[in-house]
Amino acid sequence: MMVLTSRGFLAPRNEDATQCEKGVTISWRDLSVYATTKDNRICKQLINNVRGAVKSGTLVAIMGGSGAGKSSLMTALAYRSPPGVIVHGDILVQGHPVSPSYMRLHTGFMHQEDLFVGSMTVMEHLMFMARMKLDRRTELRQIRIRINRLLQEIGLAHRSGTQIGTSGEKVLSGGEKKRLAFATELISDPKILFLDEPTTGLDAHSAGVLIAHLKAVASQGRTVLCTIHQPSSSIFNAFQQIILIAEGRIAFIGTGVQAVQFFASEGHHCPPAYNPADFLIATLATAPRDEDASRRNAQRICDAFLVSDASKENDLITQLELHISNSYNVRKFLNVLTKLSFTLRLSSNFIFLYSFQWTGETEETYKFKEPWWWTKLYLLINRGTIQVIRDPNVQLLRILLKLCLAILVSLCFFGAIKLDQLGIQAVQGVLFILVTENTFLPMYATLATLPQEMPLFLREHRAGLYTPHLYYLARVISLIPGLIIEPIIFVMIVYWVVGLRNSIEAFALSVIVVIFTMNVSTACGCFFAAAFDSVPLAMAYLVPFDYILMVTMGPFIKLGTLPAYVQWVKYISWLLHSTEALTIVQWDGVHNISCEVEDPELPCMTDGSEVLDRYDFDADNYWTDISFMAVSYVVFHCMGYACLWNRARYK
Ligand SMILES: Nc1ncnc2c1ncn2[C@@H]1O[C@H](COP(=O)(O)OP(=O)(O)OP(=O)(O)O)[C@@H](O)[C@H]1O
Repeated sequence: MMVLTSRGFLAPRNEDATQCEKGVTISWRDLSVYATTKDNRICKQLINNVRGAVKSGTLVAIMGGSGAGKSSLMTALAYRSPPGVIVHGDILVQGHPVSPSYMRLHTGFMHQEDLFVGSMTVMEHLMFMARMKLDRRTELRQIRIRINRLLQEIGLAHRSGTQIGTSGEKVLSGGEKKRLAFATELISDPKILFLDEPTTGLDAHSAGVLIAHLKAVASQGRTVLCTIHQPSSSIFNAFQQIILIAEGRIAFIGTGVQAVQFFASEGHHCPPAYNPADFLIATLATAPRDEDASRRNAQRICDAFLVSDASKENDLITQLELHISNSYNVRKFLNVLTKLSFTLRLSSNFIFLYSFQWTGETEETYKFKEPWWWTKLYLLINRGTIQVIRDPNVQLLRILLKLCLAILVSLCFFGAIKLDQLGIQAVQGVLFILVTENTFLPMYATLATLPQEMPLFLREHRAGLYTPHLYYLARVISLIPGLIIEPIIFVMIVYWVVGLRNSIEAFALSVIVVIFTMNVSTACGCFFAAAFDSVPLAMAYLVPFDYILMVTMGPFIKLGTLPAYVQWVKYISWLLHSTEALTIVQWDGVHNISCEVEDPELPCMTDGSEVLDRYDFDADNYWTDISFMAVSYVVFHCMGYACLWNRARYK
């Protein structure tokens, strides 16, 4: 019989598949979590040598006062502790020690803040996530069926075509976004689901709806753990198990009713008609005016729990899991032995040779297969393109701005281009605008977009969805169409309205230069955006860098007269190379430039080569300039990628 496995691939029903359907028990022993300083020294113990277990099909609330260690415990169990946090101890699933990659593959983790690409629709988002997360052998038809079923289950079927919206726009409500985040984690059918404060920011009704969904998911056999802040009585009662944390220690594990009874046995009686959740948290919380006494009280409760029946019950579950795991391993080994068929073969010349042959189907046959890298790249490019096309700030406004600027520039220089001395000045003015307009605007626009996406990138990268190089490559590719269309529009208007050199070849060569200029500028923006944590910091370095590039781009100072200590700038300045290439296109081979005033005292350039000489430009350098810009483009992107990779490693 065929079943849909946890990662979407159809596999024959076998023991593992059945186990997955049933869900898994997670247990932990001697678990400690430490925060470290930048030089890797332990600075704080966040979780102090705790143990516990949660059986499959259970909805669990991790509760405690603020700073008690709820998130630290949950992220440690999920193998998703942030960098700089060290976890010691055993985390077991079905009694087996598990690896981070196992946890990444078989568990879902819903973060407290929702991060989405707001311009995508609910369906597009789930499709993206499903294709990123599911086995590559899963058919698109199966994915669609799964998404539609999921949307029905979480009550978002009628919103499937709606754009998610960014934090500023209210397209999906807060509750709907939470449910979408929940569906995103459910899409890969995880065995264990971790949720960090899923009800925060929701009204009582939406919180109730979400918890009802969690309960339904747990009832299907999944293990669901969530940290929660001050749940209402009805939400508290929905949890089948609660884990109370105080000062990094476990104060209780069991049902809500058992917790209230245990606290009563320790002399803390919950008043009638009082929300038990509030009572339990308040009993363990540190009172601001009496910190020492309340800390001692919490420690006393934690100590009492260690020797309580509830604690022993938990230890029993862990022991049982270990036992089952060991016997499972023995059974598996015996299975292997029976499936080995030893074949004796008689060699013609020699004695008996024996060989053994594997006849059974291994688990590996049905091992999860990640989507191909090119599928991931395609999905990322597609998402990037949707962002670019649908984000009016990025696309429409920029094109409109470009059109307005092009018309403005054209009006200013209209009729000024003539083959005389004033005409030379006007041409160089237009070229200056062609270069700078296609440098600074795209560069600063890029500077703002990458930091905005950084939290989403870091989260998805840490969840194992894709690597930094795929993300960076996709980002670059999805920008390219805009970076070709925009300069073409700008040059087309300015070039013909102003009346630059009247030849198709000169126009085409100018367009090539401006396209390269804009792409190098964007690459430079990507590098600065990836190198610095914030836009203001990146600007602080970029602005002086731009000034140096601009001052040394040609029109302001003759390059040969540059002081020796800034001579090197010409080797990195694409503005200079862009200006040189455009100037060559306009003046190479031009003769008979007239002098308005017949005064031998006044300088007069009658030939294009003299114009080029004036700026120290070389008529043979056009393709050198283009090559230089192409190299700059690659170098800036390589540096940008290296910075992004570095941030992905340490953040
Ligand atoms: N990386 C870290 N470095 C230093 N201290 C940390 C680090 N992470 C957490 N802490 C501290 O450890 C304690 C527990 O943090 P944790 O986030 O687990 O608490 P919490 O119970 O989830 O709190 P809250 O409900 O307020 O989010 C807090 O005092 C917190 O300041």
